[in-house]
Amino acid sequence: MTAPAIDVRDLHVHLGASHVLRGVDLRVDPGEVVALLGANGSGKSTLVRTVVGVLEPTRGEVDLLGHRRGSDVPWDRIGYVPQRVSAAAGVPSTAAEVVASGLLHRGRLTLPRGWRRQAREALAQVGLADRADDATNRLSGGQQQRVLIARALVRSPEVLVLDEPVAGVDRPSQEAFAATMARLVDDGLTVLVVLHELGELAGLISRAVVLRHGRVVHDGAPPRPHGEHGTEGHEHIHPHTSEVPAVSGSGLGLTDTPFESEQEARP
Ligand SMILES: Nc1ncnc2c1ncn2[C@@H]1O[C@H](COP(=O)(O)OP(=O)(O)OP(=O)(O)O)[C@@H](O)[C@H]1O
Repeated sequence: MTAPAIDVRDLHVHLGASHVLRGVDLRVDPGEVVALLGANGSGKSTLVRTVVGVLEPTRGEVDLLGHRRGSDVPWDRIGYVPQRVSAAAGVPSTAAEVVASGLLHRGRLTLPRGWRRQAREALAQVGLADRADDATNRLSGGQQQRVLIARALVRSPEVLVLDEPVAGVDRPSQEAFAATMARLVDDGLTVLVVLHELGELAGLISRAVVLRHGRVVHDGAPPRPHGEHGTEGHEHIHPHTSEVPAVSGSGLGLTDTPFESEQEARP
């Protein structure tokens, strides 16, 4: 029997004084595309950041590709696109250099031979083949987000975890992203994606998990759009107001993860 790609059991996470995740169970099987939905502050980012090893659970277990988090997770088979970071943060870099950093992970601190070709191929997957040598600060926000997706794809992951990959991204980048995802999912990629709107990805989603106040309140078919937003072309599935005010930055120590620098770059 194949192990689940992601298997979270009875997960509790505290951030500061807040009990953010309160007994979350989440299973993603190989080849599934699972959307993680919920109002602002419901705990979506906290869940995916704990899954990829950026945050520590207070209680509960996280297994990735059959490996218990905290032991020998094969991070090179897992890609992560964090929320709201700029690809242009930090030192000046070209798009290809940012993408190549995705080839580094725990235990590998030098770029492999052929990294330029790999970076270009990953950029081609997100429609940016011709921008490889451009400084990232010359790219639009949407293009920078595509660079970060290419950085996750460059290691040819089996599992891709994305935190609101198209939030605030221009239409051409959303469409390019959806086309890339469709191709990768067709090739068997497993996806856990935090979304506010199903949007262009609606046709790819096999299951939706909805969080509310740190608990799973729905695990099954994606919810249908409703109310005044239930019109063609507008798949709005979250309340407009935050249930809980957002606090940016984790303020926590970072352990057991190849993804530290992404969190440091978080505004
Ligand atoms: N470092 C922190 N310290 C204390 N509380 C935090 C911290 N980071 C986040 N929180 C709180 O944890 C809760 C969940 O936040 P999280 O970012 O996981 O929610 P979310 O569902 O991803 O929201 P959004 O849709 O706004 O991104 C919120 O109440 C938030 O204020």
